[in-house]
Amino acid sequence: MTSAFPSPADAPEEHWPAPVHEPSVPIDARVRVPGSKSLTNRYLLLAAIADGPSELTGALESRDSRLMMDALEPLGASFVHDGDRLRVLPLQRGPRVDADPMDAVRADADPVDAAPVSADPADAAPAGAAPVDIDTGLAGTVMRFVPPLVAALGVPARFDGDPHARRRPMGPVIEAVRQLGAEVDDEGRGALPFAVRPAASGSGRPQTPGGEGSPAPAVVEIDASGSSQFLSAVLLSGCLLPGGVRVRHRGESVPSLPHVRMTLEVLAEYGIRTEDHGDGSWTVLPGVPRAHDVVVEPDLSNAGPFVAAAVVTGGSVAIPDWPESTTQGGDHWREILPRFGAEVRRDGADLVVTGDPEAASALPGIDIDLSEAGELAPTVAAIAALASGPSRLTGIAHLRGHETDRLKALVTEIERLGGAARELPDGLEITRAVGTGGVFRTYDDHRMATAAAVIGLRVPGVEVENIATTAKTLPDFPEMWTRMLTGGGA
Ligand SMILES: O=C(O)C1=C[C@@H](OP(=O)(O)O)[C@@H](O)[C@H](O)C1
Ligand SMILES: C=C(OP(=O)(O)O)C(=O)O
Repeated sequence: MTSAFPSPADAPEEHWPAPVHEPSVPIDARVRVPGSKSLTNRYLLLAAIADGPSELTGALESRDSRLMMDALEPLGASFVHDGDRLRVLPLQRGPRVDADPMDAVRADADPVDAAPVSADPADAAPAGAAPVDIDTGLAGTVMRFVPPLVAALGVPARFDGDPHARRRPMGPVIEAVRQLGAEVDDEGRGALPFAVRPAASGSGRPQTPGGEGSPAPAVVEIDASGSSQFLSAVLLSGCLLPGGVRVRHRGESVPSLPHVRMTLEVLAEYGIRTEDHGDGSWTVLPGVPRAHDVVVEPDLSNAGPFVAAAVVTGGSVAIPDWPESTTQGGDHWREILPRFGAEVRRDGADLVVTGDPEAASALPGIDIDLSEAGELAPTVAAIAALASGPSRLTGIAHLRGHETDRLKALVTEIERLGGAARELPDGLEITRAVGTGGVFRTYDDHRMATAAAVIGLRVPGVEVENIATTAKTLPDFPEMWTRMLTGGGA
């Protein structure tokens, strides 16, 4: 299916001239950011295997969420947009290839058509069914979350993605799928592309001990030090296995732990019981997710460049509907930004970030461990690259496996603009601020593009390569940025 959202193949030849902030016009904006990518793609997956139809309000509409829907559709789920509401019709038993979207509308009128999915993978695709082809784009949530799902459902599938997707680490997901009983043909690469062939009896089907009592949970042991998504992937589909699953992490520490907590919390919202054993292992009990309507929180990581704009220009940016409590790593902005001298306060449901206009041209550098929220690092690096003191960002070695090698990319581009930076074993250090314009390469990484926009506010002549890459999670970024600068409201 062709997507409305650009892929690297559609990258524009022209660069985007990053708008420079005019000091006589202080930024004073209220910016409504779209739904969280991480929450949207978890909700989409669980709603697709739930026991009935449901509705997501405020779900993200971007390339990553489109890719997730495109992956779930050939498994039998369907999605119908209605304004900012998205109706999800869960998958039936077995894939519904070429499903007519109107089926969803008809099913809405007749609940009989929306039969609940079986928790027994043996009820899924018939043996010998043709594999479905799944394009993961550059979406970590799609390339990691969907392979264990097809294994649990017993649906053969082939996975591939953008050119850079083939360089993102996938070994632990492949290992997990194998431990669930499916075959994975990756020609030894430990990376995309690969094919998942569930066992003939219904892959991922754990043995029942002695044939009595409840089936034992499947046991998966993987090294998740490269990405928290490896754990979330196993946890999300684990409820479909007859005995559930117990997943154990072995290795160095797991990055982005709030995202694992997010997975457990979202599973709980769907009535799936989980247990955090507190020793790097988690259990998901078997069950069918309970369909229910949800309102998706705004994406707090994507709020980053906008609140950063307030900090580096000494302006004020309010983000509506900032959750009171959340598992999103982006909530860390509330602690990070004051360290750059900004004031962060709540005003009703808004989070308001105000920079100090006197101090904006002499921001302090910071030393920060970003292991809990690595996806904020490019934006933090952009602020740090405008600061007058040195900064160290640590706990983020795994960023080398993100959309691009972000540590290398940030160092290269900061230096291209006249700054001084170097890679550390687990992060980066910025020792001299950027000062000259030029082309900022983005390597098909949405967060490199938005980081460049932040730098461009203060450095004239920054030309951002492939701004369209922001469509991964924030398709309207250039328009939103201009609106923020021209005083446009939410
Ligand atoms: O589960 C998720 O939705 C995510 C987990 C994190 O991945 P890593 O653990 O690889 O950092 C995060 O950086 C990514 O943007 C989204
Ligand atoms: C790391 C990121 O994405 P992904 O979900 O593709 O891993 C990100 O958005 O910063």
